[in-house]
Amino acid sequence: MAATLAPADRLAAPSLRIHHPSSLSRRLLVPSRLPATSLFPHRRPRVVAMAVETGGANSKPRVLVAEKLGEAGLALLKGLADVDCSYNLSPEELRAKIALCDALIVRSGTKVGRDVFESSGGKLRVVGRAGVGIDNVDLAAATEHGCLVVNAPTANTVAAAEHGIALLTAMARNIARSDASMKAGKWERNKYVGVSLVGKILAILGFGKVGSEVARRAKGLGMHVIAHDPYAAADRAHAMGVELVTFDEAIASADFISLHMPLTPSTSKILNYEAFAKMKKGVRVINVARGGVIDEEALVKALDSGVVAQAALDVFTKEPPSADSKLVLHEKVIATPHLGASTVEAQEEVAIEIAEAVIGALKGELAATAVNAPMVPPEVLTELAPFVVLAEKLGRLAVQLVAGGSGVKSVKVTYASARTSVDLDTRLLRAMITKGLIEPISDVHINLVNADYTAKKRGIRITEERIPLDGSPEDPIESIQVHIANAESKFPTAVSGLGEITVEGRVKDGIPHLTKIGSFQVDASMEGSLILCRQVDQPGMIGTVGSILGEQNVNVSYMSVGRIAPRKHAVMAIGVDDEPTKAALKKIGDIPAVEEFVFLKL
Ligand SMILES: NC(=O)C1=CN([C@@H]2O[C@H](COP(=O)(O)OP(=O)(O)OC[C@H]3O[C@@H](n4cnc5c(N)ncnc54)[C@H](O)[C@@H]3O)[C@@H](O)[C@H]2O)C=CC1
Ligand SMILES: O=C(O)C(=O)COP(=O)(O)O
Repeated sequence: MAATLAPADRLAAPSLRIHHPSSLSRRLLVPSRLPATSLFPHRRPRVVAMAVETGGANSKPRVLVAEKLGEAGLALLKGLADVDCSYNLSPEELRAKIALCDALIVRSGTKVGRDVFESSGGKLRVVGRAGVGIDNVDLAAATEHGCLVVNAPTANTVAAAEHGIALLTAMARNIARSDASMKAGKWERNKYVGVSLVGKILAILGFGKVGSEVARRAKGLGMHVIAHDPYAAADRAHAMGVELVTFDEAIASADFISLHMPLTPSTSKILNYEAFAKMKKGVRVINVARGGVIDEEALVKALDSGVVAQAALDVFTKEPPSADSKLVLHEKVIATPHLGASTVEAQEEVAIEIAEAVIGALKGELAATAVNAPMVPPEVLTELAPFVVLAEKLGRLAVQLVAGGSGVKSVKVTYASARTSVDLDTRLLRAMITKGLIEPISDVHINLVNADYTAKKRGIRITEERIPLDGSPEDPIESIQVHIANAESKFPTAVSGLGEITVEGRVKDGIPHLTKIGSFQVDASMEGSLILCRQVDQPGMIGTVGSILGEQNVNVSYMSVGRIAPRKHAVMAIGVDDEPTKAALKKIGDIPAVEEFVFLKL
């Protein structure tokens, strides 16, 4: 019978292998003894691989630092990359430069929109936000382009909280205006009478890292602190002596309101006309979050009407605000130019935090501060490492078996495991199966960032289910099965009774093995390439196929035969180190007893 060959040209590219230095203990690596595949953004895989494997001068990645970054961070970056510090770039200049860069580091002053990712032509692999708020980065566009976004979520928390408290106290005691008045030669003691803080109600909107640090400090000033945050844990607030209340309760009872939530579609203009109308007359507002969480026009009106007695603002909808901004010029407003994170200490810390995250990402590691990709703890990654390799190979193998039908539209992954779904994080495995399924048939590089997005965009629905096993074996997973529904196979034996192309694999001694194909049990180590034959179960088959390969100088690494019943049909899996010629493959396919035949690259 005629041999059915996989389209060799499309399947030729092997998975990228990065040999990581084993000393990077803090990092989330696949242990180096394992055949690690690249888990992380590698739209230019060659650059990552060469940088890590050879450290060659010419292969250094290029990092564009578009806003001022602390020296310690720059020094770290320079150890790995060519660093281009170009500040105050226009959008056009940024777009022009980005096509040459593997990574971009920004603070809040650079808009990293879709246009930037599009202009990068796929080269940009990581955007580092040297700070917390990522509202200036188009995350959807980054994800679509497989570009990882990392931030520095903790290094400036205290600085932002301290700035919030500085604004609160400076506003209450008219520090800025009275200082300006003195510098103008005046002595206006009656004009700048302030208000006391002790016993006053401070409502914190957004009880996250900065919000809770502000709360802690405000309590030290004798204020009564309440907070609104729909996602905050009540017991954490309770432990700090902070009462969590509804939004309306918070704004209606507060003497001071301090904003600490991120700018998102649901927090945009959260303080608007309607909200100001519910506030206690004479309330004071502090904003070190983002300008966009306040409707600035409504705030000006509320200041004019006296509903808001004073506002202290570090952030603005448009930065810098226009020179004639009514808000900035308002006599009841004190303003600072987005200085929340700007302390010497915080900037050094932020620079180190972001440099480490960007370097790790450039080396293909999983990032602990990823914003648009799942964070997989190191211990989980270490445990799953061999299954990560298995998952990609099963996906790669399954897709090569597809011949037609509705193509790859509906994929089910089944994990046989004694773990409960809570204890088995399969996101990484799903991403690797997706990588295996899609990369051989397209020019898209899949990573943990864009796996789900790319599958969805290509109309592939991937569902997961678990076969619960008894006991608590050492391995987190006994087997993984990949089923492709409604697809015809070029190796019909791979289609199970349910009409799905089915392959199953297990990890044995750290090596991925193919253990089932359709309904046939096999045992084939998943390395190199694989020839699958279905033949009449008769003596001499192994020898016949073996000698054809031997004639061609193709080294056979293993052979495994599974059969339904003696003298009926058998499936033979032959592992080969080298790719047989087309003539050799045809010879195997032409053996009269061979009923089905396929050559697969793993
Ligand atoms: N002015 C400056 O220089 C700085 C400004 N920031 C801003 O502060 C924000 C907060 O920073 P972190 O505390 O580090 O972030 P975080 O993520 O620890 O806290 C944000 C909190 O806001 C809450 N939240 C989300 N939606 C909310 C809503 N609708 N109502 C009430 N709460 C809501 C979240 O549940 C979370 O607890 C950042 O997103 C950033 O925009 C941060 C650092 C410096
Ligand atoms: O970290 C944040 O969210 C900030 O707002 C700090 O911004 P910056 O890095 O000072 O431009």
